[in-house]
Amino acid sequence: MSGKYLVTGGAGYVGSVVAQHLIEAGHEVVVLDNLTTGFREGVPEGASFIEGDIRDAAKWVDSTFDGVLHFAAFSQVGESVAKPEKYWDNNVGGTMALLGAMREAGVRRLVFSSTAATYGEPRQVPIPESAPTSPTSPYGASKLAVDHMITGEATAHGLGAVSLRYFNVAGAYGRYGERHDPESHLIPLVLQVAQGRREAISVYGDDYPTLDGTCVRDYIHVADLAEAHLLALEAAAPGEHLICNLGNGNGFSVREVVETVRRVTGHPVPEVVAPRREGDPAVLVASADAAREKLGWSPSRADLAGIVSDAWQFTQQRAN
Ligand SMILES: NC(=O)c1ccc[n+]([C@@H]2O[C@H](COP(=O)([O-])OP(=O)(O)OC[C@H]3O[C@@H](n4cnc5c(N)ncnc54)[C@H](O)[C@@H]3O)[C@@H](O)[C@H]2O)c1
Ligand SMILES: O=c1ccn([C@@H]2O[C@H](COP(=O)(O)OP(=O)(O)O[C@H]3O[C@H](CO)[C@H](O)[C@H](O)[C@H]3O)[C@@H](O)[C@H]2O)c(=O)[nH]1
Repeated sequence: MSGKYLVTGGAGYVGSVVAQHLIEAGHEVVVLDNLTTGFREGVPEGASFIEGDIRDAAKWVDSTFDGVLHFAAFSQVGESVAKPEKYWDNNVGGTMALLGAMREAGVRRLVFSSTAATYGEPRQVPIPESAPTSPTSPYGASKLAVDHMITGEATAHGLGAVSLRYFNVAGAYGRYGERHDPESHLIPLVLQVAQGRREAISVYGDDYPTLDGTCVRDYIHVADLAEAHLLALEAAAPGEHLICNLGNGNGFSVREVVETVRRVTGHPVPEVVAPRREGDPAVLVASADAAREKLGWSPSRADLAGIVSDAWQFTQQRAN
């Protein structure tokens, strides 16, 4: 059934891809974004746009909405260590304002962008949702605090909510792709080297206890991730808060990513070994059994070369 949804952060990378999927599924979409890290061109044609802040959500959230998909946040792990207050204010304060506005207006359905960073250094891999949560950064802590707030809102006030804990989001969907400034994520950075816009990729540490010594991550295609959001909207049941990891369950090392970029683009990618980045766990791989069982989700774009190829096409479009 088609509905009307508010997408906070819909001018950003993941929010724009999900907004586009909602539109393609026949839903009405209103994007609320203050454009701090997003771009006006990221808002899909077909969506209404409000340039505003989630901390003022009460101005725009009304009973005509069937639900909210909440992406708006700051998400740089390193910055969060240097400026934790910025993360508590936006991620936690902003979500508190949003939840209050939803409660007032009687909007009862929420899908929230949580993160693998809520777990911290894993004791078990693949990581299930039942794993201990011990975030190693204020970013992860702010997202975990929001997950707890949402559980309370579901229990006390009947909100139906799903938190999706993304692992490493990558790839692109047509004209919607990753565009952070400054960019800190591995795949877009390696693609910039392949384009000749950067001299070399710095490999952060080659002495981890992994097969080739570099960190292993679970890369998930942004379009597979978007499909999970639409399923999560259907699964959200009043008074319940579901938490599901989203990943493919396969790990790739930094060196494997670099090698895949060389193969897909046909360009040389010089690499230099740099010191470890603080707070990086050696291996992060998801158990996504809950998303399969509770949402009926299954990723169909798990191949790393395909993910890199879609990201490369997006990067090339922007360069031309
Ligand atoms: N990209 C990833 O690999 C990844 C992994 C795990 C979780 N997440 C989460 O997914 C969400 C989206 O990430 P992304 O990579 O698309 O980030 P992004 O920076 O591209 O998008 C975030 C959007 O939110 C907007 N925004 C920020 N604060 C706002 C506010 N107070 N009011 C209104 N708009 C605001 C920004 O302008 C931006 O358009 C974030 O919540 C992030 O924490 C992302
Ligand atoms: O120039 C670079 C950039 C990254 N890396 C390495 O590549 C891997 C992936 O790094 P990203 O920065 O692309 O992604 P993260 O794994 O750090 O971060 C992701 O997972 C986090 C959870 O730990 C958060 O959810 C975050 O939002 C999400 O992007 C890491 O081992 C990192 O050390 C490099 O070697 N060189």
